[in-house]
Formats: sequence, C-alpha cells, structure tokens
Amino acid sequence: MLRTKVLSLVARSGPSRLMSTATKLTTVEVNDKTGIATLTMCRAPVNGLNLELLKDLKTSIDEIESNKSRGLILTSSNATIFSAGLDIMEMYNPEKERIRAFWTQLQEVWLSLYGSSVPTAAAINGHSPAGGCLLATSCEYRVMLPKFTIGLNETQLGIVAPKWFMSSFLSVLPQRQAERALNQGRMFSTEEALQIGLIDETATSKEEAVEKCAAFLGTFARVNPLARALTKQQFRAADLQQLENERKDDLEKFLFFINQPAVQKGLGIYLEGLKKKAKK
Ligand SMILES: CCCCCCCCCC/C=C\CC(=O)SCCNC(=O)CCNC(=O)[C@H](O)C(C)(C)COP(=O)(O)OP(=O)(O)OC[C@H]1O[C@@H](n2cnc3c(N)ncnc32)[C@H](O)[C@@H]1OP(=O)(O)O
Repeated sequence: MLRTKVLSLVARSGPSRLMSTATKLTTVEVNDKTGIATLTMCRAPVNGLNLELLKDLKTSIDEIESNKSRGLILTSSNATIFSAGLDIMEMYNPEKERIRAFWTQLQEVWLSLYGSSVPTAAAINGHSPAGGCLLATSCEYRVMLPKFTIGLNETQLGIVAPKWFMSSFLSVLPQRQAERALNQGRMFSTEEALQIGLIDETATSKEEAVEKCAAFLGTFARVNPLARALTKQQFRAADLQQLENERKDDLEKFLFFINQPAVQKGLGIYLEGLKKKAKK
C-alpha cells in the first residue's frame, strides 16, 4: 500500500485542512483556526478494529503528534457506531502471522493514544463496546450522544480484557466501579455512563460533541504545552511502562488464550449471534 509519512494537503473545506497519509480507513482534518485535529474512523460497516484500521489509526495519531496539533478529537464517520471494538474476524480461526501483527498493532495504537503528548478527546457518536471503549477511555475527555452504549463487555464474550485495557478504564473510573463493570462485562447507556463518570458530557449531535471536545481542548490554550505534556506523561507513565516492559509476554498470553478451543468456540457462537441479529 502506498503510504508516506510526509503530511500532504489533499483538500480544503472552510477553515479546515484535510490531511492524509494516503490511508483509507481514517481521515485527519485540522481546523486552521484552533489547530485541533479531528481523527475520524471510517471503516464500514461498524469500525471494527482490524489490522488495517489499526495501522491507519497509528499513522494518523503519529501524524497529529508530529504536526504539533493543539489537540486530537477522535470520532467516527458512522452515524450510530463509534467503534464495534476489535474485529472479531481477526481473532476467530486466526492466521498465525496476521494475528501477531494485529495484536502488536493494537498495542502500538494504545501506547500512542494513551501516551500522546497532544491533549485528546473522544466525540463518541455511536455505540462503543470493548475496543471502542478502550479508544475512548484512552483519551482525556469524552462527550457522547444519547441512546448509545459504552463499556468493556469482554467477559460477556468469554474473553478477558488485558491489564492495559484496565489501565485506561481505571484512569476514568474508581477501582471499585471499574472492577465490578469489567467482571460483569457491563455496557452502560449514555445516561448511566454520565452518571458513573465514564463520560464527561453528553451532546445532541456529532457537531455539538466535537464542539464540546474542542472547548475542553481549548482549556489548555493558556497552559504551557511542555508543562502540560510532562504532567500528563507522569500520570500515565507507569501504565505505559508496564506494557512496554511486558509487550512480548502480553502478545504470547493473548495468542495462548485466543487459541484455546473453548475461546474459539465462544467467539464462533458470538459471531453467529451477531450475524443472525444483523439478518433480522
Ligand atoms: C489473562 C490475560 C489474557 C489476555 C487475553 C486477551 C483476550 C482478548 C482480549 C480482546 C479484547 C477486546 C475485545 C473486543 O473488542 S471484541 C469485540 C467486542 N465487540 C462487541 O461485542 C460488539 C459487537 N457488535 C455489536 O454489538 C453491534 O454490531 C453494534 C456495534 C452495537 C452495532 O449494531 P448494528 O445493529 O448497527 O450492526 P450489526 O447488524 O450488529 O452489525 C453489522 C455487521 O457488523 C458485524 N460486526 C459487528 N460487530 C463486529 C465485531 N466486533 N467484529 C466483527 N464483526 C462485527 C456484524 O456481524 C454484522 O455483519 P454482517 O453484516 O452480518 O456480515
């Protein structure tokens, strides 16, 4: 695939520039006035995080980081789904080399988003289960539209959220609530998420959500950027370092777990249920 790390200007609309690294599954639009970059996931039908979307996410995050944007807003081009989480097809009957690359890329995305020196916010304009919730909770602020759901539902699928998923969740929720929600595999409605503190605000449209995210990011306008970035880094350093130290181990654990016949069987049943539901 043709991909260059050099930032290129491919279109202009209003005060925003659409930047691209020739990726297809994400777009990055920078508001010329505010310097805030909006990173949009656009993999049909549900923004399932497969290897390619993860690669594009990583490229876009790096691009925003190196372009010294004033902030990053993560959102989706889908009107009802922020991200359906990991693409289960990547984990079901996996191909040996591809699943290694897939998990390694997910680690990369988390390290860059959770550890980003740029302030981050998520405009959650749709459902956000599992990996979708991981992305949202890796950001510093969340604004969500009503009538959607968010949460780490892994136990409902018979899988286990790794430690670093928990780190993001725990950076938002108190331990007692995080532990209970994870054990239950609980999905929260927008209203419940607001009440528990899993999201910070609600909005009635995607535009309003993006505006509220931009307003949050604007609160850093008068703060020294280096002091802010180093402060954020100190809060997150232990979590980031833990995964850095255990990356190989984490990959091997994932591969061992996912290849268990019982886990494969469970994923197969879950997928079948999703497909049946989609046909109705
Ligand atoms: C000790 C430590 C060991 C460590 C071990 C680690 C183990 C692994 C950890 C993995 C961590 C994270 C896991 C995940 O992220 S798993 C994914 C979880 N996601 C979900 O459960 C969401 C499932 N999807 C839905 O609930 C709904 O689709 C939706 C997102 C609410 C959207 O609903 P909708 O009605 O608008 O769309 P729907 O008709 O359901 O779907 C359209 C098509 O998309 C397919 N699809 C949906 N979600 C996924 C998915 N996550 N992966 C792949 N495919 C998905 C669905 O099947 C439909 O397909 P089709 O049109 O029938 O072909």
